[in-house]
This record gives sequence, structure tokens and C-alpha cells, in this order.
Amino acid sequence: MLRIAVPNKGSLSGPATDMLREAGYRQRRDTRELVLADADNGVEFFFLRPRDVAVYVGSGTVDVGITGRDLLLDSAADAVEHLPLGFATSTFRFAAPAGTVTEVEQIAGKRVASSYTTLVADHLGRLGVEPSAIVHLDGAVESSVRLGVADVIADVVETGTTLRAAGLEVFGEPILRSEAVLIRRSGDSEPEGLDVLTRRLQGVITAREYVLLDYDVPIELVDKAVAVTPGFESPTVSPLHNGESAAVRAMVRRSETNRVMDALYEIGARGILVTSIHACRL
Ligand SMILES: Nc1ncnc2c1ncn2[C@@H]1O[C@H](COP(=O)(O)OP(=O)(O)OP(=O)(O)O)[C@@H](O)[C@H]1O
Ligand SMILES: O=P(O)(O)OC[C@H]1O[C@H](OP(=O)(O)OP(=O)(O)O)[C@H](O)[C@@H]1O
Ligand SMILES: [Mg+2]
Repeated sequence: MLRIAVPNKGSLSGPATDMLREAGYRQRRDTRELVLADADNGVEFFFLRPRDVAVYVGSGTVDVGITGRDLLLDSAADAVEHLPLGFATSTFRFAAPAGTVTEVEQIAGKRVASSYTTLVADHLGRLGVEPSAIVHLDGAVESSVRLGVADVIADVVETGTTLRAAGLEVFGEPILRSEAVLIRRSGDSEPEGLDVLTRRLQGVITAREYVLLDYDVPIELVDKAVAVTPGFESPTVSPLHNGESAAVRAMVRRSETNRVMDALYEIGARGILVTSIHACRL
């Protein structure tokens, strides 16, 4: 059985469970359940603290796990990214009270607070910037400057709302762009069953990212329309009974749906329909 670690709490937990359920796996009903066997699919889930997922995967006690790229790097565990999952996207950034620090080099001699101290130390080490201290905090890092334990913070930023509320501003380039990732142990050959899990998760990711677009277009305009909707390999083009038009079906990025529909309409396509993809294997 493939042993899969899943975050039991925090930002990653709900979306990770949703994705696994969409991929056809059993998921727990009660958040106090810590182990769940899904014998029909040949997998076993272990619900662990998000920070611990990489530690278990790195030690080989579970085969794969879902965690954040930032947590993986901070753990320094013997594990590698296997598949980016496209949710819990965030950046990891330095921030300080508005106008006090504007460049990463100015962190030299200052105190930096973070929940990701290994990640911060590695990053500053690579840049050759020496802070006076790197202060480890469990959370609510944005309050540390006001409360006087640090001059600068390094933390997860998504909308920036938390930073603004604390009177802080980001500075320097993002340290990292993070998202949820499926990880496995470094160097090991792929555990049995990982290929199926990977294909299933890729199917969910594609079904979320793409829609199916159907439209009718006069035959002489097919080439022009197809250039706008090239699909994955090549779109399906079927003749209509009237002999003058064709029906075209292609996958299109969900985020581009309306732009593509406008362009197709402009070319002369009509009856443009958008359908969500429930599941897929490419
Ligand atoms: N606001 C957010 N938006 C997107 N991703 C986030 C956000 N907050 C945390 N994350 C991501 O969640 C992971 C951190 O897991 P963690 O369990 O610490 O989440 P959390 O939401 O901070 O949980 P908690 O605060 O309950 O401990 C990291 O990969 C981080 O990038
Ligand atoms: O840019 P934003 O959209 O405001 O999101 C970023 C905030 O979300 C997370 O905090 P969380 O709520 O998990 O609290 P924590 O600091 O206690 O972990 C993260 O640590 C940031 O503080
Ligand atoms: Mg948090």
C-alpha cells in the first residue's frame, strides 16, 4: 500500500483533502481520525501536522506527502518535490515598518523574525547578508516588530492584508513562490503506486485549469478559428449536416475562456458553449 501523508490542520488541510477526494480517494469524515486506509485504491493516508510531513517523507516512514514548497525547504528534510499541485499559492517575503528598510542588504545587523528560520538563514547566507539574530516564532509573526522582538520579518504573503494591518511593507525580491506540492524521498526509486496517484492528481489539476469549448464556424473559417483554440494536441473538427459549417471542440485554459470566446465570435464562430471538465487523463 502506498503511504501518503496529508496535512491535518491549517491552510493546506482542506484543499488537500478536497483534491484527494476529487481524485477518487476515500477521505476522513472526522478531523480527529489520524490514519485512514483506502484498500480499494491501494493507499493509506496519515494525517500529520503540515510541518512534519516532509520529516516523515524524508525519513522514509511514509512514501509521499502533501506539503508547502516553503515548508519542504524549511524542513531541510531528505525529500524532493514530485508534483506541484496548484493550490495554497503564496510568496515568501521580507517586510518591515513602512519606509524603514528598502533593500535586503540592510538586514545586516538587524533582527529577523520568522516561522521559517532555516529558509531565511539559507537565503541570507547565499546573499552574504548577516543579521544580528534570526528569531523563531510559531505564528502571528507580523506582530513581532511592534512588540519589539525583531526589526524585520520574513513571512508568507498571499493578499498582503495581514501585513498592511500590522503597518508593514514588503521589500526586496520574493524569497520564494510557494504552493502545495506532492513530495517524495530524495534518490529513492519511485514507490509502487505513485504513478497512479500522480496521474490521478494531474487529472484533477487539468480538470480545474481547463474547460471544454464547443462552437460552430463556417468551413472556410475553420483554420482561423482553430488557430485561436489549438487545444492540447489538435482540436476535434466535425462537419455539420448543412455542409457549410463545422463543429469544433477544444480544451481551453479556464482563465482565458472569455478572451477566447470574444476572439472566436469576432472571427464568425457562433453557438459557443463552455463546459467544465469533471475528470480527465491526458
Ligand atoms: N494565507 C495563506 N495563503 C496561502 N497559503 C498559505 C497562507 N497561509 C499559509 N499558507 C501556506 O500554508 C502552509 C503553512 O501551513 P500551516 O499549517 O502553517 O498553515 P497555516 O494556515 O499557517 O496554519 P496555522 O496558522 O493554523 O498553523 C505553507 O505552505 C504556507 O505557504
Ligand atoms: O497575505 P495574507 O492574505 O494576509 O495571508 C498571509 C498570512 O496568512 C498566514 O497566517 P495565518 O492566518 O495562518 O496565521 P499564523 O501567522 O498564525 O500562521 C501567513 O502566516 C500570513 O500571516
Ligand atoms: Mg499560519
